[in-house]
Amino acid sequence: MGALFSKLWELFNGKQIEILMVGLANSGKTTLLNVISDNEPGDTLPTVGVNMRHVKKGSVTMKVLDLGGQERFRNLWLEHTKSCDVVVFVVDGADIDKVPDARRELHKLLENKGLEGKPLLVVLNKIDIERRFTKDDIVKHLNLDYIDNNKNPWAVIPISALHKTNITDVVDWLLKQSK
Ligand SMILES: Nc1nc2c(ncn2[C@@H]2O[C@H](COP(=O)(O)OP(=O)(O)OP(=O)(O)O)[C@@H](O)[C@H]2O)c(=O)[nH]1
Ligand SMILES: [Mg+2]
Repeated sequence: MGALFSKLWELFNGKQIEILMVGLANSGKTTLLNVISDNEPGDTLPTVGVNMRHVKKGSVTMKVLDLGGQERFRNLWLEHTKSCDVVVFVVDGADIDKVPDARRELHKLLENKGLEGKPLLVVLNKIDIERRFTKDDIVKHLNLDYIDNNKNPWAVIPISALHKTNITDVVDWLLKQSK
């Protein structure tokens, strides 16, 4: 009955995918959400708690939970692991000194049982800045090769949220996860 109901719901309303978007403060999460949603980066302030938006792309509704990255909000990240379908972890590729911190937070998050089997997208943001990590650097410095691909199939997409570079790659990846 539950399965039939959700099939009917899908038929009339399309699919919904819940996206948990986390990462250190200032990495560009809200800017990325603004671009995905409104095609404009906008002016952002540090997110306090949760910024939740529904973004419709074709027949898919993305429910995006963009969480504050400051230390005092990181407990909130864990509260949403069970209900989400995918995790987007945004990292500031130009803030090299903070990458060890990002690595620690990412792996702590992945220890959560609620995330088992869920896909992970690491968004390497701020590629418009010259002195920054490359995709290979970030795989190495975030220890991504240590993530069990069966437990969390992962991918990395380099972007600039501010300059709207490679945003369609992010959206396409997210839509693929809803199938
Ligand atoms: N150069 C550059 N700056 C960016 C980029 N994306 C975001 N920023 C800037 O980074 C700053 C922080 O962006 P936010 O989107 O507010 O960061 P956040 O991750 O939501 O931060 P919290 O809400 O505090 O966790 C802002 O000044 C943005 O304009 C980018 O691709 N390139
Ligand atoms: Mg924010």
